[in-house]
Formats: sequence, C-alpha cells, structure tokens
Amino acid sequence: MILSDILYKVPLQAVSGITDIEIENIVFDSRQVKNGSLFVAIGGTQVDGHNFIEKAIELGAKTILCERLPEVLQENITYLQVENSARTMGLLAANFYGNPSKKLKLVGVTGTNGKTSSVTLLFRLFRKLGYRCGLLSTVQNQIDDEIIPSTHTTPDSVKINELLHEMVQKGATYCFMEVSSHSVVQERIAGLHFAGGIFTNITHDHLDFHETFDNYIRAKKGFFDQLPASAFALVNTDDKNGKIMIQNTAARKESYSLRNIGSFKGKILACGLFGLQMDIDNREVWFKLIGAFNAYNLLGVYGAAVLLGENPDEVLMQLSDIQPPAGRFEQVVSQNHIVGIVDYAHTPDALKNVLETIVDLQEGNQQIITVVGCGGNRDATKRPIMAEIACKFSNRVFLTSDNPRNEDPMVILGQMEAGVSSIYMNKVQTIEDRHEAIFEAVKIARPQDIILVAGKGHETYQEIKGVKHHFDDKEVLQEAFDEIWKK
Ligand SMILES: CC(=O)N[C@H]1[C@@H](OP(=O)(O)OP(=O)(O)OC[C@H]2O[C@@H](n3ccc(=O)[nH]c3=O)[C@H](O)[C@@H]2O)O[C@H](CO)[C@@H](O)[C@@H]1O[C@H](C)C(=O)N[C@@H](C)C(=O)N[C@H](CCC(=O)O)C(=O)O
Ligand SMILES: Nc1ncnc2c1ncn2[C@@H]1O[C@H](COP(=O)(O)OP(=O)(O)OP(=O)(O)O)[C@@H](O)[C@H]1O
Ligand SMILES: N[C@H](CCC[C@H](N)C(=O)O)C(=O)O
Ligand SMILES: [Mg+2]
Repeated sequence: MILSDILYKVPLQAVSGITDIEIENIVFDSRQVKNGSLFVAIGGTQVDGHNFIEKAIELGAKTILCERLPEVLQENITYLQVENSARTMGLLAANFYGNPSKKLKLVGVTGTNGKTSSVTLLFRLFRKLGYRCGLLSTVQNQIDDEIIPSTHTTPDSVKINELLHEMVQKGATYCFMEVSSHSVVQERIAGLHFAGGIFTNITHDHLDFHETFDNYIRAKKGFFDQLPASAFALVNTDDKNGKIMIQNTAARKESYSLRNIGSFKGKILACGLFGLQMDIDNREVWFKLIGAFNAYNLLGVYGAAVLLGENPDEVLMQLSDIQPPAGRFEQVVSQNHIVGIVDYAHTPDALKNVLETIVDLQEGNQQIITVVGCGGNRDATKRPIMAEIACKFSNRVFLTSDNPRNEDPMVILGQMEAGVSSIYMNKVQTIEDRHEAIFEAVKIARPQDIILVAGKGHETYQEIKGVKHHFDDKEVLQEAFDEIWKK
C-alpha cells in the first residue's frame, strides 16, 4: 500500500521525505523489519524503540514513524514525526487494513475480571443467533470455527487490524474483544471503531503497571472516553466505579445491575453446582454457569445483545444453553467423588468470589482445599492479600508457584506467606513445585471434599525464566486422582 494512502486523516507534526512509496508492512519491533517496512519507534517499559531506528533502516525499513527525529536523517528514508507514535500506529494500521472495525460491529469488554467470560459468551451467543463472528480473547482468538492462538488479552494495534480484516474477509459481521487496561494506556485500541463497550468491574490488579488505583480507573475509563456517539456504553452500576466510567463518554449510556436500578435488571433466584437460576427483565431463566459473579457476566451479555438489536426472549433461550470458557470453574471429579475445580482466579476479588461460591456449595463436613500461587513480574501487592483470602475461606491451603517468570519463586511465596494471619498458620503449607502441591492436595482430600486449583485456568504452561514448560492444572489433577485414588 502507498504511504500517502496510509496517512489519510492522520495528524503529523513533521514529514521529511517522499510519501508516494510502497509500504510492505507496519512493525514496531526492529527484529521484525523487512525490506519496505514502516518502522514505528515506541517508548516501552524496558527500552525505547527510538534506539532501534538505525537498526531498522539497516534491515530495510524505508519509513520511520517516531516522536523524536534522529540527529542525522538518512537519504531516501521518509521520517514522520508525531506526538504519540503508538496512537498514530493504530490509525495507520486501521488505514493499512481498510478500516475493518467499520465493516463489522466491534464490541469491547473491559474490567478487572469477567472479560474473557463475557466476550466468549457473546461470541457463542451470536454464533447461535446465526451470525459469523470473531473473537479476541486471553484464551484464544477465533473466526467462526477457526482457532488462532492468542499471546495477549488485547493484541497490538497492527495484529488487531490484521485479524479484524481477516474476519471481514471471512464474512464476520460481529467481533467481540477484550480491552485490557494495558491496551488502553499503550494505545493498542487507537483508531478502532467500536459499536459498543461493556464495563464489568474494577478491583485490585496490575498496580505494578498503573502504580495507583486511580490511574487504573483512568485507564479503563479511557476506553469509554474514546467511544463514538453511535456506540453504547454499558456499565455494571453495582460496581462503585461503574458510573465514573461513563462520565465523559459520547456513547449512549446504559447500565445493568442486580442491586440497583438500571437499563437491565436481574436477580439471582438460585445458585448451585447445576448453575444459576435468574430473573432477568421479568423472565425466569436457568444458566449453566456457576457462581454469583457469573450472574453479572450473563446480565451484561444479555444487555449488550439487546442493545445490538436482538430479541430478548431469543437471547435468553440461547444463552441458557451456553457453556463457560475453558478454565473458568471447570470441574474434574475423581472416582471416589473428590471435586476438583480449576479456575483462572488470579486477583484478590476473583479468588474471593470463587471461594465464596464454593463455601455456599459446601455441605456437611466437606473440606475446602485450595492450591494457589501468584504470577512473577506482576503486581506484588496482591500476593499477601490473595494468600489471606485463600486461608480465610479454606480448610487447608497450599501456596505454590504460578508463572514465576523472572522472579525467584520462593521470594514470591515469602510475600504470600507474609499476608497469612497467625490464626491460619496451621492450615497453610508452602510447596514451590505446583505439580507436587496439587498431588499433596489430592492426597489429603477425602471423598466429597472440594479442591480449588486457582490462578492458571486454561493456561497450558508454567513460565519460568522466559521458558514456557507444559503445565495444565486439569491434567495434573486428573493424573493425581488416577494415581492416588484409582482402586
Ligand atoms: C508491560 C507490557 O505491557 N509490555 C508490552 C509492551 O512491551 P514493552 O513496553 O515492555 O516493550 P519494550 O521491550 O520496552 O520495547 C519498547 C519498544 O522497542 C521495541 N524494540 C525492542 C527491542 C529491540 O531489539 N527492537 C525494538 O524495536 C519493542 O518492539 C517496543 O516497541 O509492548 C509489547 C508490544 O506490544 C508487548 O508485547 C508487551 O507485553 C508483554 C509481553 C506483557 O507481558 N504484557 C502483559 C502485562 C499485558 O499486556 N497484559 C495485558 C492483560 C492484562 C490483564 O488485563 O490481565 C494484555 O492485554 O495482554
Ligand atoms: N464478573 C466477574 N466478577 C468477579 N470475578 C469474576 C467475574 N467473572 C469471572 N470472575 C473470576 O475471574 C476469573 C477470570 O475471569 P475472566 O477470565 O473472565 O476474566 P478476565 O477479565 O478476562 O481476566 P484477564 O484480565 O486475565 O484477561 C474467573 O476464573 C473467575 O474466578
Ligand atoms: N492477564 C493476567 C493473567 C495472569 C495469570 C496468572 N496465571 C499469572 O501468570 O499471573 C496477567 O498477565 O497479569
Ligand atoms: Mg481475559
């Protein structure tokens, strides 16, 4: 594509060089540059992409998009100077791929917890309603039946536009995507045209990146601030920051609630291992998802579908038949009836919600045994809190590793242990190796006991020092059940 076409309606501070040149691709990593690339220099959390401009030119980049021009400009290279290169990259990527977000209805979901659950429900619902659909999520990206592996909750702006373009080519009329707070701050969603946005909730997470909770709120609000007037902004008003999200949005303000008034009202009638029984807009419905927190996800999804023009009765009928995504309250039951639950709870609020749900299901002298860890190179302040929550709601707790990444697992575990009150000391044990921790949990379990293995959900790896080793909580639980309890 010709550079001047990619620059259509893109604000630039300065241009040096010709713009009628062919651009092969847009890249923001010098290691991906090929002949004819447009290289975007972005300031990062580790290094500054501006340091790699020379390298990119050596490798064949003909155009450089940057915030600061190099001291010496090279001949035959076009330099574009802008205020914010990440944001501008979003605009260029959209133009490069023919603005695919305008050719389908794109709905984004943001919130600390419930994004994957909500977008997956929406994707499955709209497919059942007869539409071709796309999905961008933590678990996987998808175009109808085709599964495309996912590396981030929200990919970079070039990848998003490339995938949306492919969705449009394949006839998709809807795409449901997760909008992480990182993606808003890093402008990964710049230049996208949303038909709607949903806010699930905001609780403690990612303070390593945002530094303060106020900054975290501001990041999520940034998504709603950029929605167009034609979109809807649907927020959970039972979350105390729900209304803040839509203070400055141009979009149509809508709300959902189990406790307050709202555009979409719901009530939990019953909640058990069978799923949820709810009253939604005066209709009684049964769902297959477990846990009160899923009542919020279901209500938000219902509201969004109605706002997108679907018939409420049809929506509820189809939604009642949908399964949750992988690794969200997934059960593995042993032959002697020990109930294993694998759940992606990796924040204090998610862990509390899942454990409260399990406590509600607890009968007689059933024990709750929790296996949990906290990720390395991520918010360290949530570690002591999560350990204390695990102890508060469980009879026995095994603290263990969850993607230590580049940190020492024993340091992470020490920070978790520091949060455990002295009254709980006798029920908690630290076992660094996750495989061993799950096996120990299974060894001490009796029939009917519930073992929660939290934090990794659908993940099929344990990331240690940059290497992803195969690890699947469900597989390990099954293996432990088979080895220890199969007669
Ligand atoms: C903290 C964070 O968000 N990091 C993301 C960020 O990287 P960064 O800012 O650290 O990049 P950097 O290494 O400092 O490099 C700066 C720039 O120099 C470039 N560079 C670097 C080296 C080189 O040789 N040449 C070169 O051109 C890089 O490509 C980059 O453009 O930009 C990269 C490119 O888009 C992302 O891959 C990377 O995600 C890392 C892998 C990551 O783990 N991110 C997580 C925290 C994340 O984004 N999570 C959210 C979900 C959170 C949630 O809601 O749970 C997500 O959306 O996935
Ligand atoms: N609406 C909700 N409110 C609170 N907790 C929830 C909600 N929905 C799901 N959870 C809990 O959070 C966990 C993660 O859910 P989900 O994967 O849907 O969140 P996410 O926002 O996509 O997370 P991530 O930020 O990692 O992408 C679930 O396994 C469950 O324990
Ligand atoms: N999207 C979250 C996932 C956390 C999952 C948990 N298993 C971990 O590795 O911390 C993050 O990147 O913080
Ligand atoms: Mg997710």
